[in-house]
Amino acid sequence: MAEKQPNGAGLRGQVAGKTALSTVGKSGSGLTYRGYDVKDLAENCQFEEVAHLILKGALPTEAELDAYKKKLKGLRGLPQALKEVLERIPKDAHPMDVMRTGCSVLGNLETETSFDQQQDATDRMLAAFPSIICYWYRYSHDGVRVETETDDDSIGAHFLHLLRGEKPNDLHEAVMHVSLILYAEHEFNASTFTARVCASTLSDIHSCITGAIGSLRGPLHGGANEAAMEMIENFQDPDDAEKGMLGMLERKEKIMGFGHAIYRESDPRNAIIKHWSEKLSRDVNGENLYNISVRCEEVMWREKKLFCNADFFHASAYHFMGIPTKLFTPIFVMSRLTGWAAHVFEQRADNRIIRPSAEYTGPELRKVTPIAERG
Ligand SMILES: CC(=O)SCCNC(=O)CCNC(=O)[C@H](O)C(C)(C)COP(=O)(O)OP(=O)(O)OC[C@H]1O[C@@H](n2cnc3c(N)ncnc32)[C@H](O)[C@@H]1OP(=O)(O)O
Ligand SMILES: O=C([O-])CC(=O)C(=O)O
Repeated sequence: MAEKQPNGAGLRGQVAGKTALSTVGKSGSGLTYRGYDVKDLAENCQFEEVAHLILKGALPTEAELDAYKKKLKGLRGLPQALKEVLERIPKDAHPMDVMRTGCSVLGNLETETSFDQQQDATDRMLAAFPSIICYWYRYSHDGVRVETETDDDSIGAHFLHLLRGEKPNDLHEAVMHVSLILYAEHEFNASTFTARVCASTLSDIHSCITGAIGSLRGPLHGGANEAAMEMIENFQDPDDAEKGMLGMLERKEKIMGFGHAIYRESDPRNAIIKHWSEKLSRDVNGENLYNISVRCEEVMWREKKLFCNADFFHASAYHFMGIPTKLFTPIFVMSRLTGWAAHVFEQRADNRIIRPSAEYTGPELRKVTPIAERG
């Protein structure tokens, strides 16, 4: 895609603060977390190591990782009052609304009363978010009250175990690690900026995260993985996908899972999740859906020079793991929580309330007409 000239719309190109957490597109297409390339992290780390890196500043030693996982495992149970709220949310609710409510209720029951508690409050949310979404999902869809205190080694395995009622295989657990690492942090994206704005008022961390979940929900941000799935599953085969995509482009429709506000040529997360999507497709005879996705990628690049962002191949990857489409974006929440919280910590450590100015475009100063004379 040609180099764009930022014109101020969407605050594009404007520096809105400092961060030591990540760089996005710094050398054209890269992504780093605290100086580590995301590819390196995805190849060599588990998600809990990356969460430790993002939240505490360094990759853990083996002893630190064991201690961190043990702590998180011990925080998977949900308070009775939260379970009762989840049981009242209907089956057809949007799972991101469930996440938002679950986070907010947790903030009522286990309020962060001092910033000294920010790390513990975040660890609690990291451990509890998979429990929240799966407790609601299994109760509303299957009538089952799941026991959320599993002994699974990782957050990803805990999620899949609760969802399916059995422990995942090694491949699925590995893909969850990769996926959660890829989604963990991304500088001043819309949901993270939401969290930082909220933090800048010195609000509590549950309010910051609840607001961020609301921002992530939209199809222009985290919701794109679900929208991409809805599109690709309607195509019969790659040729049908090509025809469908060309029609959408002709009608000037936005195609979810493509394009990016910062990256210009590629999203470095795409090649990584695409590789795992292909691997998973072979496992479940999903080659047709994978080939459809590849054709969509080719058509968008050929026609528009638009590339797949992190969301596009996540759709097929999650689908091949049997994850219901409506739970795709909540997985993003379970991961991005690390980035959001670290940004809240950073904002709090060097705070000034975020309060930009607006260019006024309304009427000139005028007098109130008495009500009887209006109309
Ligand atoms: C994890 C994430 O959140 S990644 C983002 C997930 N979101 C999506 O996949 C939604 C689809 N993509 C989009 O809507 C956009 O590409 C965004 C929101 C990601 C970025 O928005 P912007 O920075 O405003 O896009 P950008 O300035 O690069 O757009 C350039 C042109 O390409 C078009 N374009 C960008 N993305 C797409 C797309 N996915 N489908 C069709 N056209 C597109 C724009 O409409 C614009 O056209 P115009 O110049 O005629 O107005
Ligand atoms: O940075 C953005 O604008 C969106 C994105 O890719 C992310 O949040 O992961």
